[in-house]
Amino acid sequence: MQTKRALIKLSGEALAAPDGYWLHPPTLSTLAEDIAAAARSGVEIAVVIGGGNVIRGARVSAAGWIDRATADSMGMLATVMNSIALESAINAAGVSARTMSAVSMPTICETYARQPALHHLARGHVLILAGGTGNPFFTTDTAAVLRAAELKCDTVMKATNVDGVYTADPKKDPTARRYDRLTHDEAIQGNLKIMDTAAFALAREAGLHIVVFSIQEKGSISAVLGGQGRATTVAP
Ligand SMILES: Nc1ncnc2c1ncn2[C@@H]1O[C@H](COP(=O)(O)OP(=O)(O)O)[C@@H](O)[C@H]1O
Ligand SMILES: O=c1ccn([C@@H]2O[C@H](COP(=O)(O)OP(=O)(O)O)[C@@H](O)[C@H]2O)c(=O)[nH]1
Repeated sequence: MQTKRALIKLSGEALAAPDGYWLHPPTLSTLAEDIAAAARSGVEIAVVIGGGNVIRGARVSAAGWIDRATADSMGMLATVMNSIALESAINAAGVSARTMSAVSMPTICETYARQPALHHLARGHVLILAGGTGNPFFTTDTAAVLRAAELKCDTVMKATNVDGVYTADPKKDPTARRYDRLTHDEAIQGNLKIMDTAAFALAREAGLHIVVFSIQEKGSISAVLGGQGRATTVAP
């Protein structure tokens, strides 16, 4: 089936520099060009970007100096920084992009609302969805599935640093085997940490396919959209 509307989930770390600095402009430009190329091919594109390159609420609160809800607010703010950086880079690549945030900050970007979001997509703007779900104790993976469901996207494309879903974390277990395809139930029952359980469960309820692929190769977004890239599909 030809994808008409896709939601791309980018982990915040996709923007980080090799030395660990939170933002690497050359990497940001390459990503933006890939997203712009996908948009030019006629697919409507929504993007959810994480904030893990700046802050992860659970990790900060575990250190004990700040409570989880506050640390998660900081994480959500980090996603807004990443989102407006990506918006600028996509605009610079020659495709118009709009950021909408689940956390209202009207002097910086629009506040997320479903109907105006659908309007942006229909007009051909790349829609960047900032602020996660707007609630603590959630992740941007769950936000990605939530927005994909409400905006009626055909697929969630999880662009990450591994080339698919494995039987265990391939960075920790060298014997882990890669799936070409698995079900949401298998991902949940196997406690496969490529996405959190809430995200897999919501995708299962919404009947959404998730395609997991590596963003390391330039052009991988268009390749996967065209059904050619190396990826794992999570589907019923
Ligand atoms: N079963 C699994 N299959 C593939 N990757 C996994 C699995 N379990 C954990 N991972 C890890 O998930 C990470 C990718 O998830 P992602 O959400 O993009 O990054 P992060 O969680 O660091 O923000 C990879 O670095 C990989 O090591
Ligand atoms: O709906 C959400 C989405 C994100 N976050 C916070 O924002 C941080 C960054 O998001 P995430 O960890 O999903 O980013 P990624 O791993 O994709 O870079 C999380 O750790 C949470 O602290 C949150 O509180 N609610």
